Amino acid sequence: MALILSPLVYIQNAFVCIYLINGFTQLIDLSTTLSDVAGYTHRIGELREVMDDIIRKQCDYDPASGESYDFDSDFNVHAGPVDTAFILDHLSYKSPYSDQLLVEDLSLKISQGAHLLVVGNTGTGKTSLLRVLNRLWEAHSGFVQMTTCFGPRGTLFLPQKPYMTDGTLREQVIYPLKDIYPASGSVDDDRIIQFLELAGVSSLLKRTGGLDEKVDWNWYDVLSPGEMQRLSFARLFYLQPKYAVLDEATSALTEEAEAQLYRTCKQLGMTLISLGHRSSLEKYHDMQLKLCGEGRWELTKLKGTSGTLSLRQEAT
Ligand SMILES: Nc1ncnc2c1ncn2[C@@H]1O[C@H](COP(=O)(O)OP(=O)(O)OP(=O)(O)O)[C@@H](O)[C@H]1O
Repeated sequence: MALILSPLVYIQNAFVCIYLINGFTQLIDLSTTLSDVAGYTHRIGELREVMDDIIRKQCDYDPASGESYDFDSDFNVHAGPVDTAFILDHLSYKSPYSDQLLVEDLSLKISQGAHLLVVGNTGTGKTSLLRVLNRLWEAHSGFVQMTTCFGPRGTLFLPQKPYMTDGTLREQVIYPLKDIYPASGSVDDDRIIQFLELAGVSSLLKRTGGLDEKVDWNWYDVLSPGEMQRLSFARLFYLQPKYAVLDEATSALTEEAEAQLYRTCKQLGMTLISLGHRSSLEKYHDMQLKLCGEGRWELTKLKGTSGTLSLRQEAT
């Protein structure tokens, strides 16, 4: 007996087939996403291992110990004289993919109160010097030591393009202290607002609706490069490290804005190590290290500065 299927059954079968195909397609897409996530997780894991290793080397701090990072400890007890941040002794360095030395035989001690400006043409190795100081790159020869730790009371680095968290305005300013920040968020509202004003970004309070209002935007998308740089200075004022390393940190700002920010840093007692191209930066520093390329460099005292400098030049 021939089985006659009604058109309704055909339609139902077709629907189930389409539904199944759609389900399998989604599964395949998911597996692709999952393998992407696995890749990212692996890379983040590797990054964290490298960063933990750097912290361990520099601070005798072992993140695997389970102990929390003590931002209030005196970082200077780990090594070197208490008023010194960096010691460079006959240091030579190059980029990992080149045989050409960027800097050869540089000896220098960067101490509290002696503001240093590092200048040089593009590609002469200014940012690379920071990579070597951070131990991100190995020195080719010689000795380099960062005798303070990262963070408040130690050294903070401000890059040209600041890192923005995806949190509230308060979290932008207090970064990276979120995890150890007191639960009652209001204790230092006045300080934060004052530093936002000093950095020239108090308008952000109105834009966000307050320090703790959640925002649904990506900070990188809505802030101009100048606003991002100003906000990172508000962060610097809030954290008040002993040493601030500013890598073209005012490149998107006018000279007037730069003057205001540098003055505030100095009033807050920070020792500045700046990298930049602008001659307007000279007046805020005591010494200038000029990288001339092919390993050559010059260290000079800048005009109008006091003679009580702790920087020392051992090789010329
Ligand atoms: N991650 C990297 N890997 C390999 N080589 C690099 C890397 N970063 C920079 N370099 C190379 O090292 C050299 C010095 O670069 P660096 O960024 O220190 O220059 P710079 O003086 O800071 O320049 P700029 O004024 O443009 O910022 C350049 O030739 C650059 O191509």
